[in-house]
Amino acid sequence: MGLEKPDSDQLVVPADEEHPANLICELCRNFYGNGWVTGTGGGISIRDRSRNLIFLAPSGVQKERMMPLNIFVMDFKTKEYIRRPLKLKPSSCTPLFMATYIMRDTGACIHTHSQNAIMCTLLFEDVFEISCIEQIKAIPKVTGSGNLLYSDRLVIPIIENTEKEEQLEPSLRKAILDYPGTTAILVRRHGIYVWGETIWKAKIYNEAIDYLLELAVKMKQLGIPTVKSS
Ligand SMILES: CSC[C@@H](O)[C@@H](O)C(=O)COP(=O)(O)O
Ligand SMILES: [Zn+2]
Repeated sequence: MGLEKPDSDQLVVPADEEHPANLICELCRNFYGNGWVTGTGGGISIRDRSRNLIFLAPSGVQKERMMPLNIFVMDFKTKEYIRRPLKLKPSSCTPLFMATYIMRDTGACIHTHSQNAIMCTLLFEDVFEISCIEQIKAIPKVTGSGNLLYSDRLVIPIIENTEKEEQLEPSLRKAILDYPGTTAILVRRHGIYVWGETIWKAKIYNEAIDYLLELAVKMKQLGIPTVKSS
C-alpha cells in the first residue's frame, strides 16, 4: 500500500471507453468547457459496483488535463487505496464523495465550482427552491420512484463553506440526513455536490440543476419569484 505498482495500471488504462478512469477524464474536460472545473477546482468520483471499487481524481491538478494513469483507486470494502499514483494526493473532496456512497449508495458524485451555484448561495438563505419549470422533471424524487413533476418544488440545501474541503463533511452528512429527498448540496460561496445512481444519472442531474440555478439567478434579477404560488 502507499506506492504505485505497475500492475495497478491495468485498473485505470483499459480499452473500454466507458471505464470509470476514462470517464472521469473525459467528463472533466467536458465540464471545463462549462466553467465548472476551472483552476483545479471541482472534480468527479465514480464507483464500479461490480468490482466494489471507487475511482478518484488527484488533488490540485488541472482537472481538464488528467489522464487515466493519474486516477486513484480505492477498495470500497476496506477503504484502502489499491492504486496511488506517485507524487499525487487523492482529491480533498474524497471524504465528501465517500459520504454520498456510504449514506446514499450512489454510483457517482460530481463537484463543481459553477458560478450559477455560487450566485444562488448568495441569493438564497438555507435552501435553494424553484417550481413550475419544465427542466425540474429531470430531477429524481429520491424518496419515491420516478422524477419530480413540473409543478413540484425542487429544494436543495445550502451548507456553509469551510477553510478546507474535508471540513465540509459533517455538514454535508447532516444535510443528507435532513433532506432525504435531495440529490445535491450547495456550498455557500464555493459550489455544488451532485450525485446519482450512475455517472450518467449524476451528469444529467448536474446539468439540469445548473440550468435551473442559472435560470433562478435571472429570475431573481428581474424580481420574479422562483416558486410559483398556485
Ligand atoms: C481552487 S482549489 C479548490 C479546492 O480547494 C477544492 O474546493 C476543490 O474543489 C478541488 O479539490 P481537489 O483536492 O483539487 O480535488
Ligand atoms: Zn471545491
